[in-house]
Amino acid sequence: MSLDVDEDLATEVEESPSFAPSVSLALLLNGNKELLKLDIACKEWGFFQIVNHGMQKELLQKIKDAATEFFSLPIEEKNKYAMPSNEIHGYGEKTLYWEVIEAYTNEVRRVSKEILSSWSVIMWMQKHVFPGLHKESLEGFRVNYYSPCNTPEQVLGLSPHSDTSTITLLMQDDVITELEIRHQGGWVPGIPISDALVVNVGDVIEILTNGRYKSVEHRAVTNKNKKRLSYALFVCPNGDVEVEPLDHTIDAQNPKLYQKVRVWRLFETNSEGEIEGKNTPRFGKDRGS
Ligand SMILES: O=C(O)CCC(=O)C(=O)O
Ligand SMILES: [Fe+2]
Repeated sequence: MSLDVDEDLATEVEESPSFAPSVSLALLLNGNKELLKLDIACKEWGFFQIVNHGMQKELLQKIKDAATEFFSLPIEEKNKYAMPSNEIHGYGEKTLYWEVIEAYTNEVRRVSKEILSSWSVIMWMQKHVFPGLHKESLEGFRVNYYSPCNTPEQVLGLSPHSDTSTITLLMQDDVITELEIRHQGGWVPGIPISDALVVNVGDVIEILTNGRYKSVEHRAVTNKNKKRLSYALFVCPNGDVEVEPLDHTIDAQNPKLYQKVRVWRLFETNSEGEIEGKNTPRFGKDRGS
């Protein structure tokens, strides 16, 4: 269940980037070579940066302006929109700036669907299979705000984790990034490409693909001088959907690695904190959960 290997391209993708490789959405829509690039990026890095995604610069700027405006409000004002402590959304999303959030997330959703279709094709399935699992999707949109920190060597902005999603699409400031991803045992700092979205494989895809794509741990460090904002859309199947490795990902060389699990359970266990960083080992084939 894989595309033919093009050794030159594989080497280019593995060796050239010092951070997640770039993948063009425009090329993805019409081409085998870009699909292969996507496949290698997901296998080797679990991350890639999507370019030529067709999202308007003005829209990207609008959401950045709205978030900057919101975070500069006095704390008492922001607290009016705070969510309960067991929520993942932070300040309430259905309140302020709803129009711009909707316009932005609609566009990111479009991009996510194209990537899900491409993953289906890469795995020799009909285009609609992965998007079909997300007909009723669970989505979360989160803006992360990291204030400057006097002791960045001692303080993390976000501790190491993988995402309980199928796919996460993150927009960040162009100039600075404190996103670091686990790669070959170390932490690799991001190199942002202007207006690209950083996309990562979530736990759901790791399970569905039987570990062919891995949801890679990542973290955010802090910066001594500058604040930073990042904008993440998490896309996941509905909580009632059960996920397990797809039949054709299992064979004699690739035994089934994960049990069947309901998406809600992934969320529940993620907050239990038993396994540092990654959640999927909890659902290993031979582990009770
Ligand atoms: O801010 C970042 O760069 C990372 C954000 C992230 O990993 C998350 O929100 O799950
Ligand atoms: Fe994350």
